[in-house]
Amino acid sequence: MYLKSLNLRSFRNYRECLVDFDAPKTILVGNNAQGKSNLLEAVELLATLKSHRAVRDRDLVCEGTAEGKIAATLERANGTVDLALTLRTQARRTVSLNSETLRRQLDFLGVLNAVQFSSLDLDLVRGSPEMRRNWVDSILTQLEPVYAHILQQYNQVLRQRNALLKAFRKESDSNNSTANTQNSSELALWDAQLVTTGSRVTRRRARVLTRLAPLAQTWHSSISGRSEVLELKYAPNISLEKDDPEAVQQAFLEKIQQRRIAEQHQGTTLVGPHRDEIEFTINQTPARVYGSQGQQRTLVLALKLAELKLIEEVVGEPPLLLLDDVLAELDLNRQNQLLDAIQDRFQTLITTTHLGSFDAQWLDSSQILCVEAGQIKR
Ligand SMILES: Nc1ncnc2c1ncn2[C@@H]1O[C@H](COP(=O)(O)OP(=O)(O)OP(=O)(O)O)[C@@H](O)[C@H]1O
Repeated sequence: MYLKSLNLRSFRNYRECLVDFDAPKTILVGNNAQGKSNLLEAVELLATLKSHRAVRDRDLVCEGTAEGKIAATLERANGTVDLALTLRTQARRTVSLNSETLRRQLDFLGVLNAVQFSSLDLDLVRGSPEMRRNWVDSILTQLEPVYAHILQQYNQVLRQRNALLKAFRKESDSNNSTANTQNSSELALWDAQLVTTGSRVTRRRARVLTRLAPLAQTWHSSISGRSEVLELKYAPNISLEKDDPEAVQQAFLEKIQQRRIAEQHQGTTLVGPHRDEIEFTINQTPARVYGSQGQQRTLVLALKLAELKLIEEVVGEPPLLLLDDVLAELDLNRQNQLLDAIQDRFQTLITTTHLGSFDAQWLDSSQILCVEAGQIKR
């Protein structure tokens, strides 16, 4: 797929800006805080309807304005699509495809696919398990947009069950036996919903990691000069012996029953995919604890390349690659591996504060745009 143009109106520090992309690689160069990452963030929003930097739409809309818009024209194998996302400070966002407003945001997902690689991703190995879960979830959302809905349902059930457990704890402290009995039967209903929605999440995460692991392993071996073996393992919070809905639900329910007293004592849900982990080991040693910075960078690079390949395999077209200030963090060998892997096949948008670290051949074949205070200059 190929992003032909991007139009930002009252988005972050852009008042009005139109960019035409005329090469497979675009380098956005500029000093700090000029709007380079904001531009990549706009593309990320079109791909996932999420930003890894902002939670609230009002932070995305240009200060002093009520509404911001990101619009793009994308060429896909089966034709050209116009995408638009309108963000509002006081109301819900809306999305449109080919100028037609969509009723369900879900239908917007999966049109533009992109892999984001920023310096924040370098924390994927050492950061919290939540980071790794978010990473897998964002891949799943692109591969199978309905996953966004599944995850949302699970999180809703989780919040409600947590509220109930909290209330349960308060009432059991006050020894109110009628309320306790009522709460128990209500809790059983939420257990069932947690199990149904949670099993969907668990099974999908397991499936995607099974496909991603060999790809990441191959890239990792190649980048490390075949000296290291990466293992990527899903460690779900509930036992998962086979990909069978009933077996997974049964295991989930059993674990809830085992942890019943602890959950009531702590007033929170202790069982479910919100407590999953994804483990990385290098030569059978946990990368998180023992990996050097260089090894961790190799690992994250391998994960990102695997992500590109998997999306390409499943979607049938190469996704975009967004490299946010990350090339400078990689040494020459890793940079070259990355550049060799993407060649001209994956349209790539790269931000940087200086062009010095780029290979001359790369510069020649790239479109270079200067970003200054929310404006783009050639
Ligand atoms: N909602 C907003 N309205 C107006 N300006 C904003 C808004 N959100 C962020 N900005 C401005 O955007 C700029 C940050 O841009 P961005 O994060 O793209 O930086 P950058 O060019 O990538 O630089 P760096 O190399 O530091 O990452 C800051 O000047 C910030 O004040």
